[in-house]
Amino acid sequence: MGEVDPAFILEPEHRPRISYIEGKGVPLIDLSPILSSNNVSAIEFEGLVKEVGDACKEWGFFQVINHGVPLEKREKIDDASRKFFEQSLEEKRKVRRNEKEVFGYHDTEHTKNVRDWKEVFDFAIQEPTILPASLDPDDKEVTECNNQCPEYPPGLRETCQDYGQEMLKLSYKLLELIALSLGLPADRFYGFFKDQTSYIRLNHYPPCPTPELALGVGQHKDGAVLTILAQDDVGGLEVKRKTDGEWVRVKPTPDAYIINVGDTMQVWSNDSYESVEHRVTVNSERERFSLPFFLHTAHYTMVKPLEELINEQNPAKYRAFNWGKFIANRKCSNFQKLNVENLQIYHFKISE
Ligand SMILES: O=C(O)CCC(=O)C(=O)O
Ligand SMILES: [Fe+2]
Repeated sequence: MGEVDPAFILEPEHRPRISYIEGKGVPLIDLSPILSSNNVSAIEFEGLVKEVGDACKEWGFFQVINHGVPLEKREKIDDASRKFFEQSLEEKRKVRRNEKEVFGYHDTEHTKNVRDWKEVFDFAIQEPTILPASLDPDDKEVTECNNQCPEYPPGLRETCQDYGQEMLKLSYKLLELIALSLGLPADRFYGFFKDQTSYIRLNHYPPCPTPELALGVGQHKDGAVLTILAQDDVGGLEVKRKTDGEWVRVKPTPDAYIINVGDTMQVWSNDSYESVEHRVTVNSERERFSLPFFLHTAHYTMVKPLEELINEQNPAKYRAFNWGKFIANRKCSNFQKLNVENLQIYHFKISE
């Protein structure tokens, strides 16, 4: 990645500023009231539900501490990720993603048709993961996708599986809090995750000689229900603040996870909660590692506003869409430079 290929260069209006605003305001939420060993008062619990609801509404992003994920599990996957990316390109490309194998290594990802300054390794939570065979909305055929596992570092598969289980446990806790904050039963979202298409991504952002012209990940929204992200101490994640549209940096906080509302949750909540744009800046000195977990429903889920949240005064703002076809469409545009805009939830918006 030494030389700057024009495919990485952003249009001037999308280039990052070299100075940045530190994340004043991205809420930091202490989840200790729901750690199983704690006795929590009703007031404390209601306070936490409100805090989560307010963060989803006002920011679409928050950080959590005292989340119950053992630090050793995070350190273990972080270490495995560093070892994997340290290898030669030739080794890494042995587990390369392609049109058939959708999980694995990838070093030419595009966000909104500009190449990202990063390399990734994707690992599915469910094996096999069932996905649509094609983008064609009328084609009902599906394919079984498995993980590709590198020889090195040994045990990467088990490390990822183990970490994945921790991510699911934290997801369910967060989904309960979010459901309650929307006035729904705590278990309202549970039914969506049989046959889920969730995955863990290992991200590596090498130092970039021209950080003012390129991005590690261009500005985008996650399609997920939720994303749970671990970032290292380098920093670079920026969130578009809802109040004024400024790009604000999410300050690295030791052992915290960054949570963001994805497009699926935005649609389910009928726009009460919003999936917010974010991006990753790179720098010329230090490489950066991050570990997002994308919580996704089954491919056959028809994503639409929840019945309980719509009525005559507040009608559905979206038409139902098929999750599998939506994600397949996104993945396809991440693969190569296309001359069309990639699929977004507003394409399913019902005009008012
Ligand atoms: O690396 C990060 O901090 C965020 C990455 C991200 O937004 C993504 O992979 O969707
Ligand atoms: Fe993202």
